[in-house]
Amino acid sequence: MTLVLDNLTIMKPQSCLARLTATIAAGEVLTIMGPSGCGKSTILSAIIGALPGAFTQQGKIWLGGHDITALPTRARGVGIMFQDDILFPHLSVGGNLGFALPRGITDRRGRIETALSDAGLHGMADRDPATLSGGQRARVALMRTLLAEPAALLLDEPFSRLDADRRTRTRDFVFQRARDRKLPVVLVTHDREDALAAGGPVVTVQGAPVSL
Ligand SMILES: Nc1ncnc2c1ncn2[C@@H]1O[C@H](COP(=O)(O)OP(=O)(O)OP(=O)(O)O)[C@@H](O)[C@H]1O
Repeated sequence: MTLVLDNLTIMKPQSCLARLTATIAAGEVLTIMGPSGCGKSTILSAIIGALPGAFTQQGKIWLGGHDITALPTRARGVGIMFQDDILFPHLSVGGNLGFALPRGITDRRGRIETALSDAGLHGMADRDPATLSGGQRARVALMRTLLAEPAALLLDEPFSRLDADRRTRTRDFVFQRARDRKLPVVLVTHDREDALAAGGPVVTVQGAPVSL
């Protein structure tokens, strides 16, 4: 599927925070960079349909040829992964993954085991998330996002807490899964290496307030 951001404009009262037009093909990663506070995370909030009340938006968001601009979050088919992706601490690793599975799916345990193996976490379903490394937690968080079967993937600095080695491996893992599933991806990062590894177009959001 292709994700299209058509003049997506985020506004604060009396001013424009950020404006973006982009077409992200299936399996492609669009990287958004820009100074702190310029509105990168807020753009992602708009794409998932969770724009904070302090902002308004204009423009359109299309996914797979459908206008999703006015749809509620759960109907958009957009998955998101954050820097501080919190796994539910009161659930096991498997419980965290099961939480994301759509209702009506049978063989839930099998799906969870397959996802864990795919992420190199075979046999860890019953582990407490607190006992995992940062890289392992990041991969569980990604599998949780993917198990919900999104049609597009948004990544908000998901690698920034990982050390260099884990960062590279986790990043490659995430991009490979996105390519396998032909998901359009929007990555927000401060890291030029992330942008290079993403291998797609890079846009810089300036965030300088512009009078409308
Ligand atoms: N819920 C909110 N209510 C009011 N203002 C907000 C809210 N969320 C963010 N902002 C403000 O909107 C601006 C953009 O924030 P945003 O988090 O999108 O920036 P960012 O580019 O992702 O920054 P960083 O790189 O530091 O994560 C900032 O000035 C921020 O303080």
